[in-house]
Formats: sequence, structure tokens, C-alpha cells
Amino acid sequence: MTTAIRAKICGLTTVDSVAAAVNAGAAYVGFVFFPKSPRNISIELARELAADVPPGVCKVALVVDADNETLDAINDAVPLDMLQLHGNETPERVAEIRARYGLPVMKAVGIRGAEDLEQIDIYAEVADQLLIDAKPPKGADLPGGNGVAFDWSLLSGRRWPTPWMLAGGLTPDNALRAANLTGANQLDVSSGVESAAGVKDLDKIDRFIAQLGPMPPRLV
Ligand SMILES: O=C(O)c1ccccc1NCC(=O)[C@H](O)[C@H](O)COP(=O)(O)O
Repeated sequence: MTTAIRAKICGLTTVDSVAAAVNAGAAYVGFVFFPKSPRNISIELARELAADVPPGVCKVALVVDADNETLDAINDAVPLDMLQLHGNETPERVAEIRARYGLPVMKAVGIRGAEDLEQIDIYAEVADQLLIDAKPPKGADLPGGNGVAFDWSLLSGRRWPTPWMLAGGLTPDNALRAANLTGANQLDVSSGVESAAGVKDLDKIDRFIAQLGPMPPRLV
């Protein structure tokens, strides 16, 4: 594949990891607002980290079934470019959040088997982007960021009108193969560029992005 692939590095918690992602050429940086996550950060820290992100790199806030009060607090304090909804938000709730904040919304869709693919079509109607991720293992504490992949061949040959990114179990060693198999031109990673849960490995961030080709045009 010769087309440049955009990368989203999710779950950044430090100034250094944000700098590593930005300097390596990440198109998106993700901040997690989910207390159970080892990547959860406060609104105050997110505001500080976002201030270091240059124009053109999309700052994404990840929330899970957040109510309006929570979203208002995040949106009022953090200069965001996108909201990522990673819970059981209905299509109606996606549309409501999109209208309320005037921000592009990316809806995560969890895939385990072929029976899950219809969810992509449903959310493609209402979201600005889709994050096609592995469904969490049964009993997992987190709806995402689990480092598990789904069968990428399920996506082979499929196309959607809505921009999408592939996620779930990606690493510096398998990302390019995953992109080639699925046709994804955007990849999202969290635990695959960590040395321990919630601890980003700056070298892995660099290696993940370096293989994806020249830096694509700025997004925002
Ligand atoms: O990363 C988390 O801790 C998290 C917590 C709650 C909901 C979603 C979460 N992550 C979502 C992401 O966008 C991850 O980057 C995506 O699931 C891929 O994760 P990984 O398999 O670890 O690369």
C-alpha cells in the first residue's frame, strides 16, 4: 500500500507522550475520560495536554455513555476537535450530541463476528466517523483499549461512505498488515504502544507511525 495512513494515538496521559505522538506525525490524539481506565485523565490535565497540540492535529475526547453534564464540563474546558463515543450510545444519542456540541462525532462500533457488521451501517448514517474496534472480551472492565483484535478479514472488500478507522489489538508489528487486509486508511492504537497498562512507550509510538508512510495533510 502506498497511500499514507493516518494514525490516532489514544489514551495519552503525559506531556511527553503527546509530544511523541505529535512529533511522529499522529493525525489524532485521544484523551480518555472514563474513571475505570488506566488512561483516564482529569479535565484539568486534558486542558494542559491539549494546549501542547499544534493546529492540524485533531484532539479527540473519548467518553463512555456520558451525560450532558459531563460532556458540558469537558467541552467547556478542553479545546476539542472531536468527540469519540465508546459506550452504548444509540444512534439518536449520537445525533443529539453532534447537534449539541457542534463537533464531529466518532462512534465506536464493536466487532466480534459477522453478525456485528450491520451496526457499522446503522451508525454510518449518524456519525461523522466510525471507529471499528474489537468488542471487549466477555467480563472486561473496559469497552475499549483491551489490546484484542477481531478477524480483520471480516472487513475485506467492504466500503462505507463515512470515514472510519480500524482499532483493536494493533501494534507496530501488525498495523500495516491490518491496513492492507481491511483497506483502512486510518488506524487507532492504545495498548499496542504501551509498556504497561496506561503507560505509553515513546519508541513504540514512533515505530507505529513511522511505518505508515509520509505524513498526510493536516486535518483541522
Ligand atoms: O483505552 C481505554 O482505556 C478505553 C477505555 C474506555 C473506553 C475506550 C477505551 N479505548 C478506546 C480506544 O479508542 C482504543 O484506542 C481502542 O479500543 C484500541 O485499543 P487497543 O486495542 O488497546 O489498541
